[in-house]
Amino acid sequence: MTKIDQPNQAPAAWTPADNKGNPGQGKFTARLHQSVQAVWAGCHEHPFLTELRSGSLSLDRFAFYMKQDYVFLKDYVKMFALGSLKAWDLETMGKFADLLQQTLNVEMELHRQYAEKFGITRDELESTEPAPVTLAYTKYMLDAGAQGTLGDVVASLLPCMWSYSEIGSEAVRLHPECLKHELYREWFMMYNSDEFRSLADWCVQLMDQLAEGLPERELARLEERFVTTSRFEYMFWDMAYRKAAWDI
Ligand SMILES: Cc1ncc(C[n+]2csc(CCO)c2C)c(N)n1
Repeated sequence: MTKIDQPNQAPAAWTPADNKGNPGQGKFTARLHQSVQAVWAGCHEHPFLTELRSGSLSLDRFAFYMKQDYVFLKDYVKMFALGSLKAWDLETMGKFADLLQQTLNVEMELHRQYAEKFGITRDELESTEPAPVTLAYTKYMLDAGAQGTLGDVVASLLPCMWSYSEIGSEAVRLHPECLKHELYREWFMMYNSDEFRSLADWCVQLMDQLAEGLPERELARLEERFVTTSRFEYMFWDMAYRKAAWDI
């Protein structure tokens, strides 16, 4: 069938994002979700996460993850500062400022307390050197944000929020045994919380608002940001499983 013979396709009917982290159909975030389907499926099925869910993940692998995640968070919160800097309206500026304060002063303290349960001291966390994947991920993201618009900031930080929300809620829904491990259950509870889900939903909706009316060239750039940080999310799991530090 030639192109001209094809019936006009009605645009997908718009449906709002639900509160389970699913984008509305016909929205830019539906396109984004589609473009990383294989990458996110790879994350869900990576041995780091399958073993974390079953409780068989070794503590040294999880400790490596916790230490790298702390280094990651130190740079990730700067994306919220960039969000506040690049936003044009007070509401969005305020929301990013709140996120920065909450993550930096509350969540990172929770991270330090949680790490102590694995025998990781505060000094050890503070002196952790970023491994190659952590460094590449955070520096890519900060560069994309610094060079770009608020759309670039949000597209780059979104996989972190959205994929973790999906990982947390799917784990508890499909593998409730993940809540049995005395130490790992806290991790699943955190990422399956309503609070975390609504944060991810807010980011998804902001991405859709920012994408509205943009030319395809810009949408393609935002999609590339989103796909790249999604690939880094996969690599982060893989790095932690292999405990991949510098070789030399
Ligand atoms: C590699 C990596 N990617 C995503 C997250 C999840 N995460 C980190 S900060 C933040 C927002 C504020 O809570 C979220 C969702 C993580 N911890 N580590």
